[in-house]
Amino acid sequence: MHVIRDPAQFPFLGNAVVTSGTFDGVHVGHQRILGRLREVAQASGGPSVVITYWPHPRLVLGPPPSHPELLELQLLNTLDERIEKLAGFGVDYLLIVPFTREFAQWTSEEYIQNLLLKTVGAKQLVIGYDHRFGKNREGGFDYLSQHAARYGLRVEEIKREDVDAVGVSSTRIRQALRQGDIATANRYLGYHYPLTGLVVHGQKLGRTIGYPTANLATTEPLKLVPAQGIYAVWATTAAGTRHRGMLSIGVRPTIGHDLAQTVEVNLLDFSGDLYDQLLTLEFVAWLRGEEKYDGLGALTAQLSLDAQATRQALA
Ligand SMILES: Cc1cc2nc3c(=O)[nH]c(=O)nc-3n(C[C@H](O)[C@H](O)[C@H](O)COP(=O)(O)O)c2cc1C
Ligand SMILES: Nc1ncnc2c1ncn2[C@@H]1O[C@H](COP(=O)(O)OP(=O)(O)O)[C@@H](O)[C@H]1O
Repeated sequence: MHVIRDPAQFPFLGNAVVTSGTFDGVHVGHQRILGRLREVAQASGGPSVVITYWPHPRLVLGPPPSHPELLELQLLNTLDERIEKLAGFGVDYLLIVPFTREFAQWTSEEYIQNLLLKTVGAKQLVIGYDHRFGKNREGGFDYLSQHAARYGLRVEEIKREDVDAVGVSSTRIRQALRQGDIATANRYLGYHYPLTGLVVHGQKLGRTIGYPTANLATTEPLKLVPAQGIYAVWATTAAGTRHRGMLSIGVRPTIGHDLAQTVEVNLLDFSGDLYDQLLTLEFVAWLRGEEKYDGLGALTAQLSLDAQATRQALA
């Protein structure tokens, strides 16, 4: 997949089959659209193109007036994760349009003329039923189909029934993750929820109880960190090796009061130095809530049970 982050650098294609959207999560609903995009591209012999936006439009424009509670934007994917997922679904070109206030002011006409026709060279569009574009989200499928002939574009809409059949939305996935409901989130995503962080230094207590834990500092401030609790995860090191891990997201009530939340993982069957490396987690299962134990002995006994539960969950 060719990744182009500046529209001015996009190689005009002429026969492109295009879809666009924010695609946060690249979930199974998005995957339907991408599947259809690939089919249409193969049938027409043209390259498939996804146009996406960064930063997330809501970060630039604020929450919709009808939903002020959405002010606290949290994302399912970092930009790197989105790129990796889109590449995995067979997209030929990814154009990442820098989303600015100025860009948000483009009319539907300007969006089609400047971006779809002059920059990308679109011949066909494949769009989700609720896709909007242009200033104030004025453009949609109806606008496109009315004007398509004038633009020399063919437009295909992915029907609401097709996308909704899977019952998925980015919002539902966020809700599930905020409740620690990994099973639902993963089912809607069609893959394990990922989280990448840099391994930083903690209190060096873990090693003294036989369970060293790599403490993660997440790299994307907007990335959604699931609910506090204990999880079974797969952890991939910078060297590319994958290990079973038991992860704790919490405030460690057993060892102190008012501690900051940490994200820390003990890798089963591993020993080595992970400091200052990137570690990528895949959430597989929720194991339990965080508890306050009566001392480190009781916590250590529980960690041994967590290790067993982790092996079962990852078997
Ligand atoms: C799988 C796992 C489960 C944990 N569960 C709890 C818990 O229920 N309650 C708690 O207070 N701390 C829990 N912890 C956090 C430990 O207190 C923490 O790993 C220990 O304080 C080591 O901290 P350090 O990395 O700063 O040295 C858990 C840690 C792991 C890896
Ligand atoms: N099996 C393991 N799981 C996690 N980290 C490990 C493991 N073995 C060694 N380490 C190393 O030990 C560090 C964690 O040890 P710990 O005593 O908990 O210190 P800290 O409080 O700095 O996290 C990790 O950052 C990593 O470099």
